[in-house]
Amino acid sequence: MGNINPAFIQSIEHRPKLDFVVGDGIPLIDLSPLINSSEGLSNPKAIEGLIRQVGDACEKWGFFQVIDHGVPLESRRKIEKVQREFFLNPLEEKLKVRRDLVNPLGYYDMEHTKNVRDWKEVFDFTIKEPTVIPASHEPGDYEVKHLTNQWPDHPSILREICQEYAGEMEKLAFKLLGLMSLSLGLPADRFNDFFKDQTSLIRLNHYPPCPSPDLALGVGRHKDGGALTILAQDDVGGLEVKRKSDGEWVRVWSNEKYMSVEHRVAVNSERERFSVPYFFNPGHYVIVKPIEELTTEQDPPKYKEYNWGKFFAHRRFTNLKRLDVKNVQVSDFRISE
Ligand SMILES: O=C(O)CCC(=O)C(=O)O
Ligand SMILES: [Fe+2]
Repeated sequence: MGNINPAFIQSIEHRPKLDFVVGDGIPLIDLSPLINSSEGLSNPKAIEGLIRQVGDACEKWGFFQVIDHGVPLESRRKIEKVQREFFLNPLEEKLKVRRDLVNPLGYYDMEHTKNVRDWKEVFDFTIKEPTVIPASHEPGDYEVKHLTNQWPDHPSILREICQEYAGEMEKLAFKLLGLMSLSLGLPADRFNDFFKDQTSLIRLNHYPPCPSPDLALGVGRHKDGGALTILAQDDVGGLEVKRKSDGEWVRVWSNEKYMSVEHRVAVNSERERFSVPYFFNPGHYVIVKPIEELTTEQDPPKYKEYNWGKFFAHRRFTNLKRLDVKNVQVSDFRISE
């Protein structure tokens, strides 16, 4: 066993099992009925089966794999290539685009999840330039700030390839959002307005080989706080999802019908791993609360409303280092029974 910095060591109950089980029955959804249809989401009758599959997967898992999703393989290949090239840069080159308290976008290798350091390095960029978010998470502060991406000099093509990939992901995200909305019995575009000034973010992840994969995690257990996350990964493996959990953001909109799944990333001592999550997030001014159509007198709202931007700003600025307090969670807004 190698010696690793204690900052990476998970408490015993959160350490990964090295004799992990390969997920059985994870929903696999073929999007071709939607991709190949000329009517798209406008004729729900024609894609009824698909809508049901999405609804079932959201309800039972909060997680599913999609195939025939319409994102060109070429886009995926290109981003994978530049992602590797970027992380091969010497550290001083990567630090030129380092994320800090002023700009939370760019390169970072000290992220903490639940106050334990993750065995990874990341590069973050937003898909809208600039992206507007609150200047602070303080409730009374109405000032906003404009985030701008920091692009590295090497590889110089990174920016163009990332922007092209972002465009493809955005199209897919709206399709999935539409399917989710239809599966809740709502119009396909019910949630679209919330994303007009989206604060969506793409992350390039690199998990180097780890000498102690039994003690550390690539990403500690967490739930993504946005509307949905679309993840592309290589063939190394390591993502683990908890089958049913107490969920996050979509759950709030759907008043707990759909739940965000708890997940984490295990690392291994032999192979490095690369992944690219796209976090589909609404505009900073969006007030998140259970959608009226999904609440009734018998099934009243289970969450207090909250401002997405404040939540986002809080999360972005509290995972830079180890803190003595826990960072904000959607469950903090749950109305107790
Ligand atoms: O790399 C992965 O498989 C997932 C990463 C993740 O969960 C995250 O960045 O939120
Ligand atoms: Fe995640």
